[in-house]
Amino acid sequence: MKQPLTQKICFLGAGSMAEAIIRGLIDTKLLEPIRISAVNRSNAKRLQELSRRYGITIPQAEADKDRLIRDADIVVLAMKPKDAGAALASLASLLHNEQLIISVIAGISTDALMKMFGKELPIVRTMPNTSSTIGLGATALCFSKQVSEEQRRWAEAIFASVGIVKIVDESLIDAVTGVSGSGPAYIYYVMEAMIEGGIQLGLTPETAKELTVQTVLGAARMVQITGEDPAELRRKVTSPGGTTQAALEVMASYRLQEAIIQGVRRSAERAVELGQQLDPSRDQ
Ligand SMILES: NC(=O)C1=CN([C@@H]2O[C@H](COP(=O)(O)OP(=O)(O)OC[C@H]3O[C@@H](n4cnc5c(N)ncnc54)[C@H](O)[C@@H]3O)[C@@H](O)[C@H]2O)C=CC1
Ligand SMILES: O=C(O)[C@@H]1CCC=N1
Repeated sequence: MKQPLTQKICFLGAGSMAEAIIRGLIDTKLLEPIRISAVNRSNAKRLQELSRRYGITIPQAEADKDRLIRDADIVVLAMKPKDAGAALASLASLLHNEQLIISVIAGISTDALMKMFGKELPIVRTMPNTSSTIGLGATALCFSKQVSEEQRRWAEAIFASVGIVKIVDESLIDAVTGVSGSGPAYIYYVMEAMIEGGIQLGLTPETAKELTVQTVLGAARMVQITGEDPAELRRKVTSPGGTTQAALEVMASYRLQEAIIQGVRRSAERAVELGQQLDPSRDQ
């Protein structure tokens, strides 16, 4: 097991991504719940739910909120891009350069974050995904030049505890968003369709779901364990003139692969748009 971290970490924004990471950190024992806190703009009920579920610290009063942020060694920005502008401006006075800032926000560059804070801080920009909840996340990281070696190790340890980590150049983070940040939703979308197809053919919803889940799990593990390309594994399923070929021909006629490629590209493009909407330098 990895050495547990002793730093204090505060999540700003207590939504699905924050919960996925919090749960992963606790389940893998990388951080004790007592070292984890979460604050939200509103919705005290949501914070209480997280506190009950994971034993993490939440503010009891408005003043606590500022203290939790100021005292944290690591501050994770986990609000929606549309809320980031207002949130980050009000945060600036609480943050100091001994803290590591980790952003999971899609589209917002480290430069834009620094402009919003009005100061240079060590920032790790990340693109995780919700599979971090069960330790199967896929996260890309990039670092601003202010991030120390030790802080890099903290960030890598946090995301390695909830899945795989890839270090990429910041120019590629939006591409990662298109592939693995939004990616789980594409797979769920395909699964929904497989289940529906099974139901239309008379399977019960439960049986269609169980068969679909095991099929997706098995297919992903086959790629991982055999090391073979998905295209090669697909060929092995596809007997000439058989059922799979017939199915794939119909899917190709609907241009399924092209639709997915264009979806990946659009997600990355949308990340850029979200960042541009918030980049303070655009007003100059
Ligand atoms: N959900 C996902 O699969 C992924 C999300 N992300 C990024 O994670 C971020 C959060 O996404 P979700 O968790 O899905 O959103 P969400 O809507 O579930 O959670 C966002 C939370 O931020 C809170 N919030 C809003 N303004 C705030 C403020 N001023 N101070 C503190 N908290 C504030 C909201 O109350 C809400 O609880 C987004 O920036 C998104 O781009 C990144 C990778 C994957
Ligand atoms: O949909 C979104 O904007 C976020 C970023 C990646 C996954 N969810």
